[in-house]
Amino acid sequence: MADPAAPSPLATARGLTKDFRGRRVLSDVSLQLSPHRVTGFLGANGAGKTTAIRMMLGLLPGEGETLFMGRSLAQWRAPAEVVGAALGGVAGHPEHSVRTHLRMVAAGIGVPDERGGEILSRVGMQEAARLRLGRLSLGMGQRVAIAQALLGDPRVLILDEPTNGLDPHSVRWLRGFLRDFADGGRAVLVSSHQLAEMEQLADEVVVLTRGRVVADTSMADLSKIAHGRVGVESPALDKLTQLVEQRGGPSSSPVPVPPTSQDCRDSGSETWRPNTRCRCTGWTSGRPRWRSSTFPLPIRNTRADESPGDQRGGYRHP
Ligand SMILES: Nc1ncnc2c1ncn2[C@@H]1O[C@H](COP(=O)(O)OP(=O)(O)OP(=O)(O)O)[C@@H](O)[C@H]1O
Repeated sequence: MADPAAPSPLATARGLTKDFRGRRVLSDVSLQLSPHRVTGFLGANGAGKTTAIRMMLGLLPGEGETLFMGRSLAQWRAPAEVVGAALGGVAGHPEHSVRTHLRMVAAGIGVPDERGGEILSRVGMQEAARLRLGRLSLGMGQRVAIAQALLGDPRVLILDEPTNGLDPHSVRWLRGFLRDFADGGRAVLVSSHQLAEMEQLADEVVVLTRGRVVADTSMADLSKIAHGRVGVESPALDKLTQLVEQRGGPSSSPVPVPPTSQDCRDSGSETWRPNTRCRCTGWTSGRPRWRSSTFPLPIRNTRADESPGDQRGGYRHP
């Protein structure tokens, strides 16, 4: 149930669904952007983040709707005051200077000329005002695109992969900038395919996998899950794995719990000896079958997060 004390969202997307040439790339995606919060939009390449963002902004047709403070963007008299977006760098004439470009955009949305200069200072790019767009580095282009998104002084800021091409110093700058922006009672949506980056930037996170929302939670909660391990026991591990994959979960093979000498002895003919390890050779009724291996210890484990000599290591299903 919604928390009655929670402030109303500044943007609400509901049921976004999109097919490209008969292939579904977005299925019933819903999310909310709340004031004071930076919301991360996390997903692997091709998960559908850009498609969802473009639909939210009315740049791409499809099913579903997005309301900004209760109204569609088309119903706002000055949409640039409602939402500003930077979708993959600055798009303009390569021979135009940054200043000219921002002036042209400012004229288009009906804000005064001087606003460009003010905004450039705000994103730490005042010295780039005379540079031509075609000469900007990737990182500079990202900052100018953010400046452009801010020209209308929007309540909601949407940035698609803004850290592409940013060095660590600029990522820190972006974190501070988004924090300040949200602290002023505004909302941010920022997409990325990197969890570590999202952890630096976002308070909330919506995770997209193959066009579906698989998590919508606080960043702190997601980090706990992502950096911990979830152990699952099931009498039908193969079926469970299949279901997880069908629902868009990570592609995984069951990793049997490490065998003990007793497991090996119980499982059949092979005799467990010191300095040998058991190996999973198959599954019977959801339980691993163990076979003692001939490898001397230490054995290289199959899990990247364990040290080579770690005796707790399991073996992947062959
Ligand atoms: N115009 C288009 N025509 C056909 N397929 C498209 C089109 N745009 C996107 N797609 C497909 O839709 C899926 C989602 O793409 P999208 O760009 O939204 O993902 P993304 O999560 O933003 O990925 P990335 O991080 O790589 O930008 C991909 O399979 C992509 O190939």
